[in-house]
Amino acid sequence: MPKKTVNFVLAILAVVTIALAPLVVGKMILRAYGMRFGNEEMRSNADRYLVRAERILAEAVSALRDVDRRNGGSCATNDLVLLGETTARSQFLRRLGVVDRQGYAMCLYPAPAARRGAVLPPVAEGDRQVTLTLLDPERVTDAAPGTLMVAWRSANGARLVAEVAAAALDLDPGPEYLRVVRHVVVTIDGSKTWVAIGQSPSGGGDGEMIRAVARSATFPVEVMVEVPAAAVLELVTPLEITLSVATMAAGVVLGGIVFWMFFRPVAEVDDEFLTALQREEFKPFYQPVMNIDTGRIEGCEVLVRWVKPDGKVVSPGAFMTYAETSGHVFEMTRQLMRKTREELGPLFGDHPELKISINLFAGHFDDRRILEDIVSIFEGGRISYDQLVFEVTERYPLRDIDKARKIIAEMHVLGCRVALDDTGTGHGGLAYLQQLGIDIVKIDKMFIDAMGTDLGASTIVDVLVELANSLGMGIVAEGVEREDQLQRLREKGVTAAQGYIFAPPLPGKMFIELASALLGEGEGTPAAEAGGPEDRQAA
Ligand SMILES: Nc1nc2c(ncn2[C@@H]2O[C@@H]3COP(=O)(O)O[C@H]4[C@@H](O)[C@H](n5cnc6c(=O)[nH]c(N)nc65)O[C@@H]4COP(=O)(O)O[C@H]3[C@H]2O)c(=O)[nH]1
Repeated sequence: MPKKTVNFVLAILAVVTIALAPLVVGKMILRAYGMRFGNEEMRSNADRYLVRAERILAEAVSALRDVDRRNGGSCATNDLVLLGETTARSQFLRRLGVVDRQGYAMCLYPAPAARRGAVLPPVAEGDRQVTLTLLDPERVTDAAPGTLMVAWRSANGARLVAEVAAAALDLDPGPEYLRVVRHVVVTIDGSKTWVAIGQSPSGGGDGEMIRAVARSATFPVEVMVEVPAAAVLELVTPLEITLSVATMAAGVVLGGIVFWMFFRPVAEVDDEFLTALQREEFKPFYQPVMNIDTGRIEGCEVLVRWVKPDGKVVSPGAFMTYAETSGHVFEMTRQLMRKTREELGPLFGDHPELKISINLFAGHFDDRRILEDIVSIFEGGRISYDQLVFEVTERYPLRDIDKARKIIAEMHVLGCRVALDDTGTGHGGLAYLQQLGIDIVKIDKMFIDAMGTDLGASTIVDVLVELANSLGMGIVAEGVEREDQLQRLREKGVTAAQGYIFAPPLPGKMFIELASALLGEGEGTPAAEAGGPEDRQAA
């Protein structure tokens, strides 16, 4: 499978993972939130039932204590009136009465339709003052199921009793979703069910339950409320749907970006660029650098051209940024240096006074690899180190000035020199000149163009020339196109220049012919006819 396809599949897998991660994490968070919400809701429900149960029991005990104080457990007619009045005043008590030690009712008021047998167990040793007993409906015919007998032991051994109906605990269940599914059980003495509301959901299935239990500190009463977790989690379903839709949308957008990254034209450029590097389609063109006083050739600047298989020549402006950002520039520069050594070696070997300027980019001054490349290519060859000039552009900042200074120092140790290209146009300015150990200043075409018309540009050229002279640096003017520019440069004391006035960047063979002619070694070639199609047009 092609590497690009493998990378694309990997990237899509990464997108799926990136898109799924928030979905999975989001669902976990929503579930945790739902469960926490459900737990809190159940706890508050259980508390509400317990508070109600305690209130009922407290009211019953208080009523019984009051009756006891006033009649001491008698069933006399007057006392029955007292029982009736107390019952009528209470919101929860259905009936009051007196029960003997054996558990048989001596009187109950209001009187039930019928009663059979004991309503309470016999008094036992160690019984507490207050006992709770579930009334057997068989014993008191009109007692509803779940009727609770609250008994108060009187001083005379009889027990005053209060009947409390289970309906007193029929509370509003709270949120809508709890109405059907909740299950509430109120137990007394730890095991006897007083009230059971709703079906036990656990009986109907084995799904997860949210359960809360509340115990009374005053009475032997316990409340358990439970609900299926699924019922609570339904509350977060709309949020889950929103999350899923958002995640899908994010996944589609991310997938689109990945697709675009892999299949946008630049990917083709990358393949094309690599193929071009493999086929060595990046060729050095050479632009002569002339001594404008003597007319002698001083050397050349190497300028890359992409010569495509169909003969089309592409200028560096179209691909240098990509070459630099992709890192292909390192291999490209190696190829250019090798080709330069091959093409110019014989001529430059015979003329050691000629110099070759080679463009490097900011990244080259961040990495000692460039020094290894220079040595491996030029060591022992016909072009000596002191014929080499490496150009560092001021247009783009150097990442690590200190490192760049060290690399330049090592170039100096080899015997190479370093030129500052595009001086005055960019970031480093005079600081670069001072800190980097620059040997040659190249004045940008921008200032050469403006020299005749713009006083500022003219002044900058003056300053650069003066500075270069005082620091013992060489100076080269770039992009000279007209005779008047040459004249001005001469007046300012500039002696070296390059530009279309002499020749555009030329392919190796043409440059060698031109240079040989200028050196008096062969036929000259008119500059305007030289160069590839692009450079000829430019010239
Ligand atoms: N209009 C006009 N232009 C002139 C004249 N004389 C020279 N030029 C052009 O001016 C540019 C001078 O090169 P540069 O400032 O180093 O600027 C270079 C340099 O920064 C970069 N470059 C070129 N070759 C390489 C290379 O091999 N490596 C690196 N890292 N950068 C390179 O690309 C830039 C552009 O290169 P080119 O397109 O070859 O453009 C070259 C050259 O063809 C003239 O009289 N008139």
